Order: sequence, then C-alpha cells, then structure tokens
Amino acid sequence: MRLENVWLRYHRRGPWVLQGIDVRIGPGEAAIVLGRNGVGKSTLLQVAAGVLRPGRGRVTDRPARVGWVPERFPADQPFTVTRYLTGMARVAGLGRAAADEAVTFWTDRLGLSGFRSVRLPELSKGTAQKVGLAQAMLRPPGLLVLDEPWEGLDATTRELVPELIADVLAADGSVLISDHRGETVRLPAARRWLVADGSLSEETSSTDETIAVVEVAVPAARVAGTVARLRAEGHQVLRVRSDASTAAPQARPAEPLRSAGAARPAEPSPGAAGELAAVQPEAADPVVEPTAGETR
Ligand SMILES: Nc1ncnc2c1ncn2[C@@H]1O[C@H](COP(=O)(O)OP(=O)(O)OP(=O)(O)O)[C@@H](O)[C@H]1O
Repeated sequence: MRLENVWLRYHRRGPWVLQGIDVRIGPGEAAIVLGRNGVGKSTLLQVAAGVLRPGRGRVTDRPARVGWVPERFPADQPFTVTRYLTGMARVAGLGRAAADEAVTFWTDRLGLSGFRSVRLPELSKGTAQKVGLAQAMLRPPGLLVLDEPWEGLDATTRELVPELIADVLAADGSVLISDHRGETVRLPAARRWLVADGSLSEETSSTDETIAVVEVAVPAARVAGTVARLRAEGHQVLRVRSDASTAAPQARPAEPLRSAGAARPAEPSPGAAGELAAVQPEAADPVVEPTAGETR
C-alpha cells in the first residue's frame, strides 16, 4: 500500500495536518507511527485505514480487508458483544455459520467469552478495547491499523497484541501501529515512522543496535514535566510507575547495555521514591523515506 503525496486538513481553511506524505508499506511489514501528541499520528492511521479521505493525494493498493482499531472503541451502541461482533462479521462478508465461528473463536482468544451477552455500554474501557480488537480480526485483515492498541488493556491481553500482529504479518498482511506507551519495543523488526510538522521520516536502524535503558527517579509532582521534556528531547519513555516507598532514592548502577529487541520496561526497584521513568534513546539521524514515484 502506498500513500502518495497525501495532504489532509480537517477544515477548509484550517492548518494542514499532513503535508505531502509519501510512504509505502509492503506485505509482511509492520510500521510503528511515532511523534509528539497532536502531531497527526491518528490522522495518518485513519487515512491509511480509509476512515479519512485525503484532501490531496491518494492511497493506492490498500488491501481489500482492513482491520481498524481506533484509540477509543465506540461503545455507545445498544448491542451485546455477540450481536455486535456477529453483525460486524456479516458486514465483513462472512456467512452466518462462519460469522458465528469467528465470533466464538475471537471472544475465546481475547478472554471475552464471559461478556458475550453484555451490552457494549456496560463494558469497562479495557474490555471494550478487546471487542475493538476482536472486530478487526474477525476476517484476517490484509492491513491491520492499530491506534494505541495497548491503551487500557490488562497485562494478559497486552501480551496478546504482538501475537495478533505476528499472525497478520505471517499471512503477508501489513500492520500500522501508534504507541505512546513504548510497548512496541516488543516489535523489534517493525519499521519506525516519525511524524513531525506534517511530514514523515523513517528512522533507520543504526549499525550499533545496542541501546541503554536508564531509570530516573523524580518527585511525583514533576513526572508530567519530566516526561514531556524527555520526549521533547527525542527519548522514548517506556513506562511511568509510582513507588509507595518514601525512602530516599538510592543511586543504582545503570542497566547493562542490551539490544533494542531485548529492551523491556524496567521492573520496580526497591528503595526508590517518587515516580520512575524508564527512558531509551531514540535512534539517531532519521532518514526521509524515498518519495513514491510510481502509481497503480
Ligand atoms: N476531528 C477533528 N477535527 C478537527 N481537528 C482535529 C480532528 N482530529 C484531530 N484534529 C487535529 O489534528 C491534529 C492531529 O491530531 P491527531 O489526533 O492525528 O494527533 P496524534 O498525533 O494522534 O495525537 P495524540 O498523540 O495526542 O493521540 C491535532 O491538532 C488535532 O487537534
């Protein structure tokens, strides 16, 4: 699939959020869309998914079946989980029996079997997110677009997201993901697209793949400012956690260097006070993705 010179703004005289994006993603490839809040990551994902139409430019070779998981599942619909998913499966083109089978399979896999008769507005945010994931997977998508898929999910389901992505990639589908939680460290092979000032650049992996995870203890009141500053400096904040202990922070040796693929959010450290942020330097020297030239 290619985005060719894609421009998008929300209002006729409003600012252009996307300005001449040229990028392609091939079968079996995943790309993580990164960038600061409000820079246009969701907008880009929605254009890729076909939810938004570009004001200028076009999207070509979009797979016929697109699975789209929005940042917030629209749970204000008067259906039970089964009724909603069955309806979505039928809309996706499955016959009655195949739809029932797909709904049973995905509600089981995502731990939703106990919620089949619950109406969507009664679901917790995390459970509703799982329904959103299930509807995207009912028919194997050629393109899976996930906007902050880890948001609100419990630990068990968070582990499932990379499995679903791997399934789609193994079937030669493509996957686009936005993620401000740093969960995509679980996807070391994914490409990294950085959105800034309406443009997209691709981070290339450096020849030296080793990265360091640095734990930083700050007073709780300064967490938001510290996180914002670290992000502004181009670091990836993996996790913020509270520590109930009031003991003074203890100097601890830095974590040993490890590869990007092995990086994980740091585990709680006994003795540290306040809030802790684990940060990892972003890859240096983003390189602009070659401009798409050929059209379908
Ligand atoms: N429906 C809309 N109408 C008008 N402006 C919008 C709409 N949706 C998004 N925007 C604006 O477009 C810009 C990009 O928003 P978008 O949600 O794509 O950013 P984002 O990078 O995904 O942000 P975040 O990291 O906070 O989710 C922002 O300035 C936002 O205010």
